[in-house]
Amino acid sequence: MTDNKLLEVEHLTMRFGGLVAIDDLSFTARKREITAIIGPNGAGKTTVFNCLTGFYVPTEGRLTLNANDGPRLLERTEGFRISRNNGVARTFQNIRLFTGMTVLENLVVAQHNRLMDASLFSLAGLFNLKRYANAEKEALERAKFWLNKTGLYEFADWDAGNLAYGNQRRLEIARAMCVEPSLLCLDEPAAGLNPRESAELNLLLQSIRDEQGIGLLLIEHDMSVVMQISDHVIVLDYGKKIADGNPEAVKNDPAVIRAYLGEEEDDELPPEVAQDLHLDPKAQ
Ligand SMILES: Nc1ncnc2c1ncn2[C@@H]1O[C@H](COP(=O)(O)OP(=O)(O)OP(=O)(O)O)[C@@H](O)[C@H]1O
Repeated sequence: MTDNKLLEVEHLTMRFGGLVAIDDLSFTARKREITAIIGPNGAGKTTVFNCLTGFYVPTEGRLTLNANDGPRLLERTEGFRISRNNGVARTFQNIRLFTGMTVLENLVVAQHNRLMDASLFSLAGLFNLKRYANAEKEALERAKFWLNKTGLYEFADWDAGNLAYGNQRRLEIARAMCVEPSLLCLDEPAAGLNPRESAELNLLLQSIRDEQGIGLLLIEHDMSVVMQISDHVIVLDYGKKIADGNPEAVKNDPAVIRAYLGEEEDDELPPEVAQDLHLDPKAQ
């Protein structure tokens, strides 16, 4: 394991009134690694993402992103600045695209901040053709790169809302990558995908890790995705971390098996979870 720590979460706690959604959570995510956060429904996975990306201000704790130009404390950054200034991008559990815009437009709009910087936030800047035109050209090149990478080039002029579901999922990833993040947070990217699409997603995420050199943080219920592509798995249950390690160690951890099984002795693991955890469902 390398020491290239990208994200350090220390003692993160998030309370909603009397409900403790995240309870004193600490973990590290590294560059060039895929870190998965798994756990039963309501374990607090999305709340972690919401704290990292500025949707929620944590009740307690420190979230340090070691950006190229030094450490940034995310919990002290205004929500809307987190993606713009700190290089954290995310996708959503329920796809959120600009459905009335074309696929290409979705990717260019994602680069709005960079284009506005090039315009110097003024009409004069906008018409200072060279600077703005160069930025626009780069934005289009970047969009084309990610269209190719995600297999969406032939759909560039389609309205995003008309894409098949699996392609919409890939467009969300392409859009997030167009902001050139250092940390990409993916909330259930395999949800609703068929096995072929899921296998393609695995290859895409691995190539982003290997070729772009960024860190990926993944929430996923599909254990075949988690176990095949994660370098590091964190397991939450009722807001607490119950396991943290490589996929092999985590899937054999009795606390993890118990969390998925529940307390009732008669409960059975869903067959696909049992299979991925390499358990005999009949033995449960
Ligand atoms: N804005 C909120 N207000 C009140 N409670 C909330 C809020 N957001 C989340 N919670 C609660 O916090 C707990 C954790 O929710 P969260 O959505 O983070 O879980 P999750 O692990 O992502 O679940 P799932 O796998 O079902 O998406 C749940 O009990 C949820 O009801």
